[in-house]
Amino acid sequence: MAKPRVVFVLGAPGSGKGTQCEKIVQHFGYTHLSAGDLLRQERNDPASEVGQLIHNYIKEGKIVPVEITCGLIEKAMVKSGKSKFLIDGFPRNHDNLSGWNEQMGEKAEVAFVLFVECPEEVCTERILKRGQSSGRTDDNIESLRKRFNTYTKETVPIVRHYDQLEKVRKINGGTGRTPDEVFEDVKQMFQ
Ligand SMILES: Nc1ncnc2c1ncn2[C@@H]1O[C@H](COP(=O)(O)OP(=O)(O)OP(=O)(O)O)[C@@H](O)[C@H]1O
Ligand SMILES: Nc1ccn([C@@H]2O[C@H](COP(=O)(O)O)[C@@H](O)[C@H]2O)c(=O)n1
Ligand SMILES: [Mg+2]
Repeated sequence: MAKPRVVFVLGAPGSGKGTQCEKIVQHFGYTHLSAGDLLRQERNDPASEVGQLIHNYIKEGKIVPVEITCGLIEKAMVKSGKSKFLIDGFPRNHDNLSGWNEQMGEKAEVAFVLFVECPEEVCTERILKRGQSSGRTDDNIESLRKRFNTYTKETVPIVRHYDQLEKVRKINGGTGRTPDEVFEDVKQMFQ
């Protein structure tokens, strides 16, 4: 049987990864797995042994050890029974990347990385607006600064790594562009 096909979706906090993933699911039949959502789900499980650890990492905008995140991703992939995945917000640092390669390198095919570009000030405005109703513990200015710092120091080098492998497909998700306008560009990447 063919290996599952994976598209990683990366971009700054609030760049619109989740928004575009929803549209890709509707148009192209992918299964959307957000690493952040999987971690929040695990954190909210009272029986979880790593719930408190995840809570602390998320609040500090730090990247949870890959053994936890990749374990949750693989479990969700298997449980879905599907074969085309958008993995949103992963790999976010070198630990994520090497952990994925070790655990999933032989089991899945990474087709490309969809990179959503968006200026920090636009992302900040969006996240603070979302924070009024999201209930996310990290949608506040203090956590957000830490998330951006992590993004710049740890995630941007991962995008560069995939760029060197010519696996990055970049879209402009920024200023004055509606989600539908952004999606018009995203579509080209999937057709
Ligand atoms: N092109 C856009 N124009 C205006 N608002 C947008 C656009 N794309 C997404 N948004 C809004 O910005 C907020 C953040 O979007 P989204 O949740 O998709 O980002 P994300 O990259 O998944 O963020 P995070 O990394 O924090 O999970 C949401 O409230 C969403 O509705
Ligand atoms: N690979 C990942 C992805 C996410 N996290 C943690 O979750 C937070 C929220 O992620 P979103 O993609 O939903 O914004 C993020 O700031 C990290 O704390 C992670 O550790 N590893
Ligand atoms: Mg998201």
